[in-house]
Amino acid sequence: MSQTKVFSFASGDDISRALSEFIAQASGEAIARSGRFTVAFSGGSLPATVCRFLKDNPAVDFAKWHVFWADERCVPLADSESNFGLVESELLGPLARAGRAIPDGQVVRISEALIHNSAAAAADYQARMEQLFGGPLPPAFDCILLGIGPDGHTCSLFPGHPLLEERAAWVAPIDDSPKPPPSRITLTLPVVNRAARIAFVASGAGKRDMVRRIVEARDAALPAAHVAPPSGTVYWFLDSAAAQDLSAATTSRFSL
Ligand SMILES: O=C1O[C@H](COP(=O)(O)O)[C@@H](O)[C@H](O)[C@H]1O
Repeated sequence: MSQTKVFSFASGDDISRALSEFIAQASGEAIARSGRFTVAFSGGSLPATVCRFLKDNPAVDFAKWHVFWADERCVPLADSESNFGLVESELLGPLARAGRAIPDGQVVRISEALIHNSAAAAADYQARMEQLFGGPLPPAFDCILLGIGPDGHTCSLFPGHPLLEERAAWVAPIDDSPKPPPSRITLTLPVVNRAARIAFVASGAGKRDMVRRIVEARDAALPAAHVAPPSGTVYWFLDSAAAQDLSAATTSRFSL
């Protein structure tokens, strides 16, 4: 049975500080248990919020990290639409400049050679995931960091899209994303729902109705409401504007 914990913070800096502590703890526990930390990042507004303090957190052993993307746009890595590019500028670059780089072989980007063929890019991404995690079961990430769109999408899983029913592939192509760019690859629900920890990060009044419909109403029309790992925990890191429509009983004081 999946557990949910919802935290609301007064400011963006407070969310980022809490995420830095939360990820440091998740990373420390995973490394103590298995010698590595497997994490998947979303794009959009999330990397800046997550990495603001994380990149300088001395408690994190970044050399043991294996970094994947929850979804990626089929664009060149240097394109401003690239989700890799956001994590590169908010975390990977600053870490490298500080002499704490995540080894390049442990940063699993979309293959730039395959961006014009999303099916091949997804198959290649899944094969590289399989090299690390093995099979046949879907990988169980230590932590997946998810955003939500104003339509309730998460990863590149959009409302009403057939990919919500995908149960075989770990990574799937999408060529009709309603949010540009249309061509992307995305983790599927069987992978998302095997993670030990999932952290949703959402800020701003524009997301408050969505947050209420997902967290309290569990509105099945919204892809993010399908994130419910049977043996993992879903955490919500919200600012007060995004949490505004939630009842006081839903949120709890942040603690690790
Ligand atoms: O297109 C995408 O959008 C979502 C939400 O982005 P945000 O800017 O509203 O936070 C993001 O989680 C996803 O990774 C991205 O590809």
